[in-house]
Amino acid sequence: MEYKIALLSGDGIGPEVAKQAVNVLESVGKAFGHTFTFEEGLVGAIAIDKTGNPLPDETIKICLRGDAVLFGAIGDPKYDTNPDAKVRPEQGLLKLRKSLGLYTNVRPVKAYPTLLDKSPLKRNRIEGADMLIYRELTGGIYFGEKHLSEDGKQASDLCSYSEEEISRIARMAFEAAKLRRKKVTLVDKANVLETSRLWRRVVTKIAKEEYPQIELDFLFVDNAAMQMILDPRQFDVILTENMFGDIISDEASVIGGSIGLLASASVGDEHGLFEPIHGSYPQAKGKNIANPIASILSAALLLDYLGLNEEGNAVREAVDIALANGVVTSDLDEHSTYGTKAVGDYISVLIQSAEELVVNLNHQNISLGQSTII
Ligand SMILES: NC(=O)c1ccc[n+]([C@@H]2O[C@H](COP(=O)([O-])OP(=O)(O)OC[C@H]3O[C@@H](n4cnc5c(N)ncnc54)[C@H](O)[C@@H]3O)[C@@H](O)[C@H]2O)c1
Ligand SMILES: CC(C)[C@H](C(=O)O)[C@@H](O)C(=O)O
Ligand SMILES: [Mg+2]
Repeated sequence: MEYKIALLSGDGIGPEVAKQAVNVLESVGKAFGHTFTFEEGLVGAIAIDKTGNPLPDETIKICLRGDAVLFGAIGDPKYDTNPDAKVRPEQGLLKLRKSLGLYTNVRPVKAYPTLLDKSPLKRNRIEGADMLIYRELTGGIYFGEKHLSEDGKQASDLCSYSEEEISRIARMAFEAAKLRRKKVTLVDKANVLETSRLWRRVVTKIAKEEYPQIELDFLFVDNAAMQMILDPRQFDVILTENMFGDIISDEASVIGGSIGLLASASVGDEHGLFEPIHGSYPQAKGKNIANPIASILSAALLLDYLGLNEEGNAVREAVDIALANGVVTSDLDEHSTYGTKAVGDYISVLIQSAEELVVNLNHQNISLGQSTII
């Protein structure tokens, strides 16, 4: 089969890590007899530099005509340090999520058996941790009305959610839990926020009426932040709103040992975008030190989204082998001599001999509406 991928590499380490994901997809193509073609689009700071717009219309068109979007990262220190900038790289990513209707962001988190001693958390607390974070992606405080008073002394960001925005991601989270350990934890701040109380009412009703076999429990986000590092094994599927999901998923990356391992799938009813959860890590730009695995595992989720589950599994299996053999960047091993490219090449070469890879069927299924992500 032939697949058209929109490639939005972005800023900082984005192009370096996305390149490794592209190489991996090309290896998958060779090993399994598919053709992946890539159409590149501008996004983020580089798009502002070249066009004045962090998400040019042409980029949206490229995404709309692709079968899926592979995204690197965006962001640049010249904007991070300037609160007065009116046009910002992040606006490009947020507008893209909204334009493509990507309301559900899935962030798989696990403790890799071969990396248990790489996490700053104690081995006996993280061993066996395996969760999916379902983060709402197109609503909440990120997208509410913003206001800055004329004298610049008062500002507000509105947090708003509708029943529909909550129920559509909630059903996806419950479907995912059905294929796993059958538990959903709703993370909110219902002791303070009206939006969180709406989340509780809507999610509780769906659980009772449609998913009686799934255990639903609740945690306030402050407690959830503590439980995440105190006892991460208690979590199966976490369901949460946009900003809480952003924060607890970076925290959760400590369990695996590095944020450079955490991939994500952003999906809606019609489109899918796949990106690492980390940012443009500007300090590492051009140094060949960034971990490419988050990007490569995002490509694996993209393969699942296209219905290529065996291919996705082959990528995950190759990543597991690289990790087990110590072929990792310096974020996971300070003495490592492997750079971004070497880790990517190692994984690509393994995939090209895919028939020798024992495809590990223990990888968990993640249900995403019509498609199944493993
Ligand atoms: N989806 C995105 O594109 C995205 C996500 C988060 C942040 N950002 C943007 O990125 C810029 C930098 O933000 P930040 O420093 O807060 O977050 P960041 O994720 O870029 O980096 C934070 C830290 O995580 C580690 N890290 C991140 N990616 C890594 C990788 N691949 N390999 C090894 N270590 C890695 C590094 O220690 C780094 O200092 C900002 O402009 C921010 O807005 C973009
Ligand atoms: C860059 C930023 C807009 C983005 C977010 O907050 O969603 C990032 O932190 C992420 O996690 O993808
Ligand atoms: Mg984030």
